[in-house]
Amino acid sequence: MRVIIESDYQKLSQWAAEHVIERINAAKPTKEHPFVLGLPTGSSPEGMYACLVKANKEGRVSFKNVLTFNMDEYVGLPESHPESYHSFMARNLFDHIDCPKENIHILNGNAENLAEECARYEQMIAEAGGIDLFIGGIGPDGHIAFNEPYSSLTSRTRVKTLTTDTIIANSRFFDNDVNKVPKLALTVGVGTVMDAREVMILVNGHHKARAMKAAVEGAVTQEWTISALQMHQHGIIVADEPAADELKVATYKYFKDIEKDNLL
Ligand SMILES: N[C@@H]1[C@@H](O)[C@H](O)[C@@H](COP(=O)(O)O)O[C@@H]1O
Repeated sequence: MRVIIESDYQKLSQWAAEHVIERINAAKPTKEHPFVLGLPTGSSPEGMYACLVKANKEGRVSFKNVLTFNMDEYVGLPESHPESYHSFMARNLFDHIDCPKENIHILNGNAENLAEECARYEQMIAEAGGIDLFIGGIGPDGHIAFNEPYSSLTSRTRVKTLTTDTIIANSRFFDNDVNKVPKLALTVGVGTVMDAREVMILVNGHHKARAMKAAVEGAVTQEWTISALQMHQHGIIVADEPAADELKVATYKYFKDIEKDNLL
């Protein structure tokens, strides 16, 4: 696992965006062989999305031959609701870049048959040839997408009940009213994310420091679903300094040292 510790959120966002740009451009995607990107919502990726929009406008990267698959969506929230992940993605990324609409995939949390919708999503990812780069964030309890603590580390796309912790954390987007937060979500599984050829996780802020410690120094455990990243061949965590607050000095120094001249 690579752990990149940047001084602040802006630098973290720039590092992550440059990595995405580099990967897309290196792949030289075409209509026949598109680049497949897994995408998150939440406050963590907002800065990266802003950098990607800017780079797209400057002509440094094109999303014309990029297929996207979002991680998750609330169940029962209208797509037009400002806090649906459909709205979030349009507002923060898709309305501002050259990614064709038909290339964008987001789970339908209003599907009549939710289990079928999840199976269909897995099938579409497989038909796209799998995901080249899956980007994610984590909750303070170390959940990835909506794979709450004790989710199977081999789980696939499915319906999940949100924990009270997550409902409280996400109530900030719903007038701080926990009753307005949907109780269910559709989410890719930990296994779905880990099947990607590369996984990049963004972690910022002191409130994520315990999750970061569990992810990097802890054992692989369903208690912290992000810890599954330790089993991935190409996992990267991009963090800011406050997120590294709980790391041992030796761990912190190790990653700072090994990344200082990284030529990869
Ligand atoms: N389902 C999303 C996760 O994908 C996201 O990583 C997490 C953290 O959000 P934030 O980045 O706002 O801290 O929030 C939600 O639970």
